[in-house]
Amino acid sequence: MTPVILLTGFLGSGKTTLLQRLLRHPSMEGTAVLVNEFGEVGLDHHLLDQIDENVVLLKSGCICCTVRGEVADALANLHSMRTRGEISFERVVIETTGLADPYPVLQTLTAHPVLRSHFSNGGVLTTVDTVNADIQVTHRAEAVRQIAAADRIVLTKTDLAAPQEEEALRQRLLRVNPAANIITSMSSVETILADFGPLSFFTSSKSATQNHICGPGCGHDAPTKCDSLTDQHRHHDETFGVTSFSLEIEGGIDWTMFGTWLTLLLHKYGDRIFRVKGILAIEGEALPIAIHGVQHLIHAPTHMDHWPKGMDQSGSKSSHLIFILEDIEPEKIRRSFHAFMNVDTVKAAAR
Ligand SMILES: Nc1nc2c(ncn2[C@@H]2O[C@H](COP(=O)(O)OP(=O)(O)OP(=O)(O)O)[C@@H](O)[C@H]2O)c(=O)[nH]1
Repeated sequence: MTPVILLTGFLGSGKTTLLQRLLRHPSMEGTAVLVNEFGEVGLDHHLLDQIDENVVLLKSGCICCTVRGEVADALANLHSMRTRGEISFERVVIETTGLADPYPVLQTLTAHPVLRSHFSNGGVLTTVDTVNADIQVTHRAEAVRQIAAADRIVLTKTDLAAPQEEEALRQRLLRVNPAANIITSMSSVETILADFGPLSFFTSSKSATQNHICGPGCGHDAPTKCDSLTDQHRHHDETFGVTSFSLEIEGGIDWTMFGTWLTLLLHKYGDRIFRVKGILAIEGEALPIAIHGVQHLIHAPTHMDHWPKGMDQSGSKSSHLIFILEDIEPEKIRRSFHAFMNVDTVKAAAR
């Protein structure tokens, strides 16, 4: 499977600037990039060979393609060219337009009858303009969806913002998407790409606990400790009804029951579940299973070969689930989980 990294972010937030840096890095050799226009990326001086009207080979060993129409068609075209031996690549980066909703592209990767067998979600990288994001997030649903979809957020233009502005923005972004790992564009390319993928929240060196946002400016109380479902914590950003919350369940859970519950949940509420990610301790299994889904779709679960740091302390295993929801009361999901999975009573977490 060829991983596809989605590079998204609001208009002028620095996607192209970041893409140019990424493409210059040796570790990105062998990347095929999908953009709207060659010109936008300013690649002229990198151009090596025009393969066809929409595809050029770059000096860096990368391929650049323009998307005329559907992203799915552009990906299918790349795949066919590779099958015919005309080009080779080992990963794809798609730079969306600044007003794009990233979810349809993610769905294409999992739902398209042909593409789903050849391409996988390699993670969503979202650029956020530190100077302008507050107003964009307040007024533009696309900006919120781009942040909600992110596995990693790259704050740009931090050089133009005061440290307290940056900190306030970080808190706001984490209220929309507590699973996102936030770094600045000052970071090295190695840092930007380190452990990057749909589960980077769980697997990056920054553990879930470190990334947790309770603290000054959070505006929430500490999560309530419960008997079995130990930690249910939610964050709500007033904008566009986007809420995120997490569940931590002590001990192993029944995989079949969980699969049925999640299928039913997504069937009913998939349109409004932007993201679900989790690392699950399964009854009878020594190692965890990672799941991640986008709206109605659940990607194939992955058997992990180790427990992420800090999640298997002193042998007491627990499952972690994170949801990013639009206009759904988290309590509904918590109650349904509780009833279906037959776990002990849970107190609602204080907000
Ligand atoms: N000072 C500063 N300027 C930046 C930074 N990142 C990007 N810029 C500038 O912001 C402007 C927009 O950057 P682009 O990379 O074109 O942004 P984009 O998201 O690709 O823009 P669209 O494709 O129009 O949505 C350019 O003038 C960049 O030089 C940054 O970290 N600091």
